[in-house]
Amino acid sequence: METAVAPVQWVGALDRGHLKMLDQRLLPAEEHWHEMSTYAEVADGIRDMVIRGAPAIGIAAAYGVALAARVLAVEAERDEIEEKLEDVYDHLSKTRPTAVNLFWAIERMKRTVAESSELDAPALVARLFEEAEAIFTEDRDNNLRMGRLGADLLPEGAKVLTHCNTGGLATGGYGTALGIIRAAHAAGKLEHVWVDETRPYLQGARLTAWECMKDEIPCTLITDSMAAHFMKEGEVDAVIVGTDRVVANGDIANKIGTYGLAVLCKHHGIPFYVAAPVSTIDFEAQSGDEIPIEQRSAREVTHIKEQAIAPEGVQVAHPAFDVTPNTLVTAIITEEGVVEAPYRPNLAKLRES
Ligand SMILES: CSC[C@@H](O)[C@@H](O)C(=O)COP(=O)(O)O
Repeated sequence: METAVAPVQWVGALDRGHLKMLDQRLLPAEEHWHEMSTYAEVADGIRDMVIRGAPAIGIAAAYGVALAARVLAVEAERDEIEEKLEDVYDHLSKTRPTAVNLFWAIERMKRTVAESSELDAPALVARLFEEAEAIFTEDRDNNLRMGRLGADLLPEGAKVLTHCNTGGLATGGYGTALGIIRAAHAAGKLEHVWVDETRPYLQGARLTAWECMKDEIPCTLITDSMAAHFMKEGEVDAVIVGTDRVVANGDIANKIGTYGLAVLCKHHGIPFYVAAPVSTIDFEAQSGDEIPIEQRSAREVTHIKEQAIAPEGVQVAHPAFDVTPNTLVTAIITEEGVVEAPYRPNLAKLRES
């Protein structure tokens, strides 16, 4: 199966339409499409986790820039639009700090504006929507390519563990790590997928389990603390995760708990694969120490929905991501090929390609 739910939809004509995002805060209980017609609404949607997952955040931000230009074009001339868009880039950039796709997509939209100096205001708006659409569809194509490359690495009858949600919901519509799992399933190679991230945000439980069940991929939900047990029992052949940022030396940031899984893989001799489109590689940052780690609210740890699960007033830490050092990464699967150590020179080749 090559289709999976895509988290963003454009509805209607360019001059009157609006963007819809599947509200991931409500899944799996409710499939509600959240409508937006301004960049500020898109920024709120990213900040509040209506949409999440590194590539999906980038796609949403690109549409946010196009929506802003559409509103500005009602009154402003082209040069004025270009100037006013600076505030829009800034606003969207401040929504979430860790996923580099956000900044990559904003830069790409900025470049598109700069390279379209001959266009008048309405033509510029159309060009920006076209670019946002290209970012969206390219991401999906890249996922399909990563899926095929990643599935080739797995043994027949593979039992795979994945963390957080990296599927259609988190991307342009197929998935990074979950795309590889989808491709392995389609090729008849996958026996089973262990799904985790059950705390603090439950993306495995709420989102990955939902996607797997929709596509009839055989899966078992486990809590994060069960991973070591199933590895020891010989029930895990590979761990595949996505990432919010790969840096030049091959360190990777992903949902909190990923680092622990990589350490467990090392102990048990299990390959630890990372799936990342090239848009998730930050070639400027030299090591994982330079990755900004988002600190999220205490309430997401002390509460599940509205239910308190901890004493009121308890001190809480909530880093949303952790960094896995390159020494624990077996390979990084990109749409351009499978990259292995030494990561610095091998990743640099992708920048040149
Ligand atoms: C789809 S790429 C992988 C990541 O974006 C994913 O694993 C992840 O950590 C998402 O975090 P989130 O906080 O849900 O945006």
